[in-house]
Amino acid sequence: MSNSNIIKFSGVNFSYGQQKVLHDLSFSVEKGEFICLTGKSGCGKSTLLRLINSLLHREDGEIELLGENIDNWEIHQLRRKMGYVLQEGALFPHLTVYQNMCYCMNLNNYDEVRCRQRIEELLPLVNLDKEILNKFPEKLSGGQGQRVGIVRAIAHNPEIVLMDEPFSALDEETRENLQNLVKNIHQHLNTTFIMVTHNKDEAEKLGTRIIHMNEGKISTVNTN
Ligand SMILES: Nc1ncnc2c1ncn2[C@@H]1O[C@H](COP(=O)(O)OP(=O)(O)OP(=O)(O)O)[C@@H](O)[C@H]1O
Repeated sequence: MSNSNIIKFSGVNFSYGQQKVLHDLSFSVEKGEFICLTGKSGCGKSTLLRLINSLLHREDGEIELLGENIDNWEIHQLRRKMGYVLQEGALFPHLTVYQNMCYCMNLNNYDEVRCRQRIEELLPLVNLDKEILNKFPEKLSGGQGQRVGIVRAIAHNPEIVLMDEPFSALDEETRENLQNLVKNIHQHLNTTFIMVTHNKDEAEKLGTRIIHMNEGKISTVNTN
């Protein structure tokens, strides 16, 4: 394995019950890449992200993450090194915006001062005002919720950020703003991103590489 490989799948298969979803999947991702994962609905994109985040377990084949076989990772330790942004933010409804934003930092033992500093740093990047911090998610617009979800996913400086159609429910202007924001974060932090998107323009704008899936296999790979 090249040292810069941060994710490596070799011959990975996965099924939900009798339904085979991923077929002998092999690919690798280098540190700092921005992978856009495209493909028809149901081809297995979200399943792939869930395998990387250990929410699901492969049937067979090998997965290496950050240079280590996935079986050697303690699951919480591994998840602390990742950020996960889902469609529509998926914020914790019982936590304030501030508490949501601090969630992954708390898991990484950031103290209160560091959390506050980091959030103050990130708020302008996502165009949010401090006034939003004490609100609960139900009071936010879709775009605000997505921004909070992005802050939560990146605040602890994860090695890998996984994003599952993060902007699909947003209006065009908000979508474009958040695309620019994520692009900016990628360029500044050199974090590795894997983003599922159905939007070809979005994939071309953000991806350093576009991986197209078809029926649980990788069909094409394009480098931007
Ligand atoms: N929890 C589950 N239990 C059983 N089958 C599932 C489950 N999750 C997904 N599937 C099935 O596995 C296949 C792949 O689903 P997956 O969500 O990975 O596809 P996707 O490419 O992300 O689709 P979309 O673009 O619509 O989000 C689909 O046929 C789906 O119905």
